[in-house]
Amino acid sequence: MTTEVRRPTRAEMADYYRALPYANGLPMWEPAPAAWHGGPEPWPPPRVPAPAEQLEQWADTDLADDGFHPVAAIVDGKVVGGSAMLSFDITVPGHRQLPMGGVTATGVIATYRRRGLLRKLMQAMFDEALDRGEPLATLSASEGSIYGRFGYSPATMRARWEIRRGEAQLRPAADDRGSLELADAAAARVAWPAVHAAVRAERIGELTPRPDRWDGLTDTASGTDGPLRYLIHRDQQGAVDGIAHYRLPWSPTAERAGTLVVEAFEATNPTAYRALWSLLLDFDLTQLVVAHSRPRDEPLRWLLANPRALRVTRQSDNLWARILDVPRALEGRAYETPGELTFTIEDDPMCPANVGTWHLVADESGADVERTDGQADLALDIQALSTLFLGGGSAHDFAYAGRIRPVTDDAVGKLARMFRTDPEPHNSFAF
Ligand SMILES: CC(=O)SCCNC(=O)CCNC(=O)[C@H](O)C(C)(C)COP(=O)(O)OP(=O)(O)OC[C@H]1O[C@@H](n2cnc3c(N)ncnc32)[C@H](O)[C@@H]1OP(=O)(O)O
Repeated sequence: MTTEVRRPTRAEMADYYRALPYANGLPMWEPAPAAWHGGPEPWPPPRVPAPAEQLEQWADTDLADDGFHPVAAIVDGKVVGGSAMLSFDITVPGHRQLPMGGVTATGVIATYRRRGLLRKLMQAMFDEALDRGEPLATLSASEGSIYGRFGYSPATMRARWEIRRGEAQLRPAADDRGSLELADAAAARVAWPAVHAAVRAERIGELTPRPDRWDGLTDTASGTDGPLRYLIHRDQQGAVDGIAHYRLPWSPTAERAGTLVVEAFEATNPTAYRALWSLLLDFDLTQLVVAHSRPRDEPLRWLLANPRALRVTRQSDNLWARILDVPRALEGRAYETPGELTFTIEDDPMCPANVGTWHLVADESGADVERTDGQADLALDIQALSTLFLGGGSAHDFAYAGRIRPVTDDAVGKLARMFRTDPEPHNSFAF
């Protein structure tokens, strides 16, 4: 039996897609409690396999994209697994842009699983990312038990929350001199990229969008969910500074009838943020607003006269991060609290250059990271460092879990103060 792991040829692309759950109509995610799905139905609509013409069209589009890096597992000449990295920039502390490889659709067909093919695919993608100069890998995990072994760890979180319309009074604020506008998909496709570009410059964890990120927005209804609807906010000068898209799905039960589901929401400033939520929370003939994939530290809570009215119904990990190159990643961000720290990474078989003791000297302008033979302040695993890297997570919690082992006094406190960011990192879309 021969096993190859390499970039698929154009002729192999249809079989490459067929190895991936999303092209096969197979589940792509662990069974999500109904609470994750925004709408009143327990599940999104069923999936179906993509037709052959669709696979060919994807192949043409994907292979024309310099930022798409597919890798296939080929056993005895047959494509049985695949994955791909997408080159993005991610906003890191200090509001800098760091190149990263985002792992997207991944699958090994059922009869070839548990024989190490994903590990080989992942290793190949790590090596290629390092060659491209991407010191960080990220992904969204279909199951929480798979990716820790490859060095990934949750780095951003997301929350789903609900607010009953009757409880949604906002605290008083100055009049908004801007304006709100109901928009169609064509307008939304223009507005989103501009708003997102401004938002991601400020929000740690946000990503550069792929070119097709907004192309698929339509005005067409989807099943009982109804069409996506778009709401735009403009500032006093008429420039778009916020946008939401939402649905008003039909519900089979009286309890969930009148639900407004906010599928996406971005605003570049507090005025636009408040104005958009004001309308969405007081939409005639609705009784409940549901938003999902929102930051845990949603400012809306502090706009409400009754902060408890915003009820988080689920929270979960969102983006998982994996530092591939410790010095380049840590030198790629800034540190609000200046400091020096010496730390040891004891074990990293997939990225062995990370192993060793590192001396970090950091401040608001950046950092220097060098190998040292000196005494470490602490030892930690690559997963813990990958979570803390974007400024989320708690160094104290990792220490409590035995994942950070302090050697010197206050080492964990120093690590926490140097790495943490406020607000916590968040990414508004997956890939
Ligand atoms: C980023 C994303 O795209 S998330 C989507 C991932 N895709 C899916 O979930 C689709 C359905 N699942 C699959 O296609 C496959 O099971 C994959 C891709 C998840 C794993 O592929 P495999 O080739 O079986 O993985 P591989 O044999 O390399 O396993 C590597 C290790 O992970 C473990 N592992 C793999 N899948 C799972 C799983 N679902 N649950 C728990 N452990 C797992 C293996 O036991 C193995 O452990 P070891 O290192 O201790 O030996």
